[in-house]
Amino acid sequence: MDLVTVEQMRQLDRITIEGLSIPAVALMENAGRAIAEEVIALCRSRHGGGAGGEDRNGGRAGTGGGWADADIAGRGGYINGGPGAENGRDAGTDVGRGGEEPGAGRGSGRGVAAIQGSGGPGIQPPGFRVSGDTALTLDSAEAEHWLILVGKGNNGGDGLAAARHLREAGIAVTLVYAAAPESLAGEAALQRDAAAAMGLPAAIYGVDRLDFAACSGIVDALLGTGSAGAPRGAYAELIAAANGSGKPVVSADIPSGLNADTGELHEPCIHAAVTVCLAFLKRGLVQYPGAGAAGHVVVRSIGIPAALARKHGVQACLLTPEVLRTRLQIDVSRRRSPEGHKGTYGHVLLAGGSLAMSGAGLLSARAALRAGCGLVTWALPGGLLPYVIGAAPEMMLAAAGSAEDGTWKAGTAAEVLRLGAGKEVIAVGPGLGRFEGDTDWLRTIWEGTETPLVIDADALNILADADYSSWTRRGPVILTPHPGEMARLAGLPTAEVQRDRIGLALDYAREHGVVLVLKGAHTVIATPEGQAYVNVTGHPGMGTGGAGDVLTGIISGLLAQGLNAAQAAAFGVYLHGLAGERAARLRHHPAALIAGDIIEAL
Ligand SMILES: NC(=O)C1=CN([C@@H]2O[C@H](COP(=O)(O)OP(=O)(O)OC[C@H]3O[C@@H](n4cnc5c(N)ncnc54)[C@H](OP(=O)(O)O)[C@@H]3O)[C@@H](O)[C@H]2O)[C@@H](O)CC1
Ligand SMILES: [K+]
Repeated sequence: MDLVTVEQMRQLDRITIEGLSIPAVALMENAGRAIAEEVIALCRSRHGGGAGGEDRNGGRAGTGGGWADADIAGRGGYINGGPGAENGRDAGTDVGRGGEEPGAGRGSGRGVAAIQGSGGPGIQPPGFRVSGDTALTLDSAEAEHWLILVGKGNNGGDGLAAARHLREAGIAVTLVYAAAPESLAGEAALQRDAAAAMGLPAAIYGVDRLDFAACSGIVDALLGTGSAGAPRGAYAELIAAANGSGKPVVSADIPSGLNADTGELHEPCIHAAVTVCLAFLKRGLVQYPGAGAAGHVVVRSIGIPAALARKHGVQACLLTPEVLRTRLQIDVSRRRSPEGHKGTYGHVLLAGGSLAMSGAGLLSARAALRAGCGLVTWALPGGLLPYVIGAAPEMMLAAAGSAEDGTWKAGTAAEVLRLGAGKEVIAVGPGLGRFEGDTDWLRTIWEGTETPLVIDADALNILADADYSSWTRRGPVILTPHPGEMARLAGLPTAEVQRDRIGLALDYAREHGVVLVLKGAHTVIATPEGQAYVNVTGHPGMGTGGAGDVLTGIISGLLAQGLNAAQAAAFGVYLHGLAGERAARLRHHPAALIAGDIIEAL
């Protein structure tokens, strides 16, 4: 699933309309229909089923209590069996629906039943089947009354098209114009006229009285990708009223008030139960806090060919099983050769661990083994060695220097290089600590080997303090910073790092020629070639000491098995999140999870 910026979305719109001659109003019609279908799906879930007795969306929207704030339809496969499933969210039911198969199969059987019921089985010609447009029907339509908040741009036009479809489904709607209806132009004006011709009731904000308390739901079609800055005037007041109403809000394209590129929330910003994202997933919908304001995000196709995105340079996508298999060309089944032996699956050298943080090294080493590499050697200060013997009998230990105090010393770099010779990966950092001469120590390793490096924890802080852009490097590097470490690396405040994680990760990876794993909610993996992947496995319970060390171990273990740096980083992050979900299920609550559980769930 591609992730676009507003600028890219505009370009793809233009190419579709001008290059393919698909009329803009046709796209808007499709958008309106998609929004209406999602409103109806939400109504069905609230009424406990509905058309055809089928409730594919049971409990998914605005039900609260889910472990993950954002839930993106179509992320696919076994990820959806995650923690949210236990809270009544749809586990796996939306797979492939977003964009690719809009409405497919929803309510199936209703039309058939109606025809058969009217004639009786004896009269029905054998084999004759007919079904209606069940996606746009609702058994309990009379119980619904939706307010459609209409802005004066094309987002408003989408809302007007949706309103017509909802009315057709028997749902009462009232249009609420944020600006004078005469101010609408182009396709949005056509939709305004069609709605008026159908006799849809309309109110103008500031002129007519509105009763948010009396409605059953709200469509937010105030501002889309054309919005700039914080919502003003009537827009701001309508957003505040919608949020304050306690009614479920279905947003058209993006929640109004969201920065669609960065995920920043302006004041005010809609808090949606469902966001019906049109054509392509906008970056701001997967980046926090925007991901939290968007609710359940459903990406719906509106007639813009999906292939246009990559053809025209879209360089970010969601990390789904399909992306892992196809774009990243990873064998996600992790098949092992029947003739394989421990030498087949690679050897990781881990340099890390110190007196106060020996556990970090241990977690990394064990995670690398569980990720499937053949061998792990853990290099650590000699004084610590007697204390960790037997902690994980599967790994080998090597003393890097003879320091009795259990801390690293600058003179051990040559020993690390010697131990790293012939290994597939050198992972540096978990539990390392800082020590005198650590800059030269890391530089010696950085420049002294072509073996892929995974750099984490204090090794990142060493990099941040050095001007490492002048260091020469002849092999792949993966950096795995959390936002604080990233801030130090980039010389920015942490808030600035979090403001646009995808944008920053892309820039940094390209500029420094590294694979960057920017950890945190929805970890971003960016490559030096300018591709970004956003991971959505995992949950907030994984914010626990040692979880990052486990990730470093998993990525290293995958690298050792022959994956390239981008593959290992992306697959490692994905598996780490998945294992975290599984571990939380086993523990019955995410808060109970500790880092070692993630290793055991791999
Ligand atoms: N193009 C296509 O083919 C398709 C587009 N589609 C849909 O169109 C959406 C993009 O539409 P868009 O470009 O018309 O912009 P949109 O977000 O509706 O708002 C712009 C209006 O809002 C106003 N305004 C701006 N900022 C403001 C603020 N802070 N506070 C208050 N007002 C503000 C601004 O007015 P101005 O300030 O310029 O007077 C302007 O009139 C997109 O998200 C998708 O839903 C789909 O139908 C598929 C086909
Ligand atoms: K909107």
